[in-house]
Amino acid sequence: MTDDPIVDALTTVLDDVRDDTSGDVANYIPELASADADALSLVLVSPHGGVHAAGDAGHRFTLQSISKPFAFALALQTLGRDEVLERVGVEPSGEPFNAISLEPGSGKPDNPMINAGAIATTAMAPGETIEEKTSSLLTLMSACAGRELKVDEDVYASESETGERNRGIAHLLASYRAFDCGVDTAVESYFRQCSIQVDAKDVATMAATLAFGGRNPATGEQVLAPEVTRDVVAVMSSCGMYDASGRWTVRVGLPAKSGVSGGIIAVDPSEFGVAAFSPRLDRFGNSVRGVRALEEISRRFGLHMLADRPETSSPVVDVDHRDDTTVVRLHGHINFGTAAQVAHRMREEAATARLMLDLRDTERLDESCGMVLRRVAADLDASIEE
Ligand SMILES: NC(=O)CC[C@H](N)C(=O)O
Repeated sequence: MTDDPIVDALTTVLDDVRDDTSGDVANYIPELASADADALSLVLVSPHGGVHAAGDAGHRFTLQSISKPFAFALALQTLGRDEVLERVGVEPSGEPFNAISLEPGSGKPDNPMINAGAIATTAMAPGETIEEKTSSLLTLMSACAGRELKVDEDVYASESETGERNRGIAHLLASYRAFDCGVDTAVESYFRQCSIQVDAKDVATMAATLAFGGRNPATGEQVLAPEVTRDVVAVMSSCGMYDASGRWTVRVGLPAKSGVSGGIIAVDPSEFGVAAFSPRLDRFGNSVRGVRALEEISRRFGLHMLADRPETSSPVVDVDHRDDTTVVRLHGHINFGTAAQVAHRMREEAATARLMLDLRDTERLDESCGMVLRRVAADLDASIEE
């Protein structure tokens, strides 16, 4: 037991999956084969940047495909959505991460979360040379992690030496004029981006930056625009786990991204970012114990993004019956669901008294929800204090 109940909950999950030694460490990149197969960690970063770490959270590994959403984000932030989506799709491929997944005719990669699409988005990073592109990718990812990240040169050398398949994909992309830079610049920058060294705390903070609209909750820096972040998380939700993305959505239901070194990040928008690390992989290239741990967290805490989330707190903070007037005071964020609740309550109260709706304590009132409430108030002849 620690003095942090979240860490205790994460530790219990790790204890439950620890004995599962199924799967194999990736070895097609020779340097990855030397990973400590038993390393295991789970880290959650909460809204105020609190880091809740369980297991070997300081153990270093390389980003591998976890870098892909961030390279996509940089491309979107640099060129804008229209230009990026002209060159790379956002459709699940249903194929392995290293598939030669290019749309017939256009040569457009299916999505930026598999190698073909990622090489194309990496090529869009600002800069002309491998060094410049790597540096702009490192700057962005460091800002998301909240510390200065570096390339693991041994992993990079190993990837580059054995990267003929990715080079092949890059040549095919070039034949469709998918990027403005040379093949070498695109593919070597991609290898360097995959070889950025991190630990589970770094990637959990990167996930949290995506969870909080592009704002790193630990440093407070707005690293990515909210609309860029939303596009990235949207694509993660359908394509982040390669050809296991469908089953992941059914079983875990959080936008996520995995990498062959054994890391997985998952995002619960506005709630937290979480990362699991364990190097043994299943046949899809996803961490066996990482998938299990995140599945457990989602199940135990009821986090599936598509699950019915019963109303936890009412927006009605107070109903004051004064003489002939009833004042309904609201607080917090009024969204579609809560506006519907309020409208119902207003109709009930209006049956017995003149009604006044006090909105002065609401933190956020979505425009269309404000319109709904004003319409209901007009129908009931109620007054509004805003
Ligand atoms: N799925 C992955 O993590 C793949 C990344 C790896 N660098 C590759 O391109 O093969």
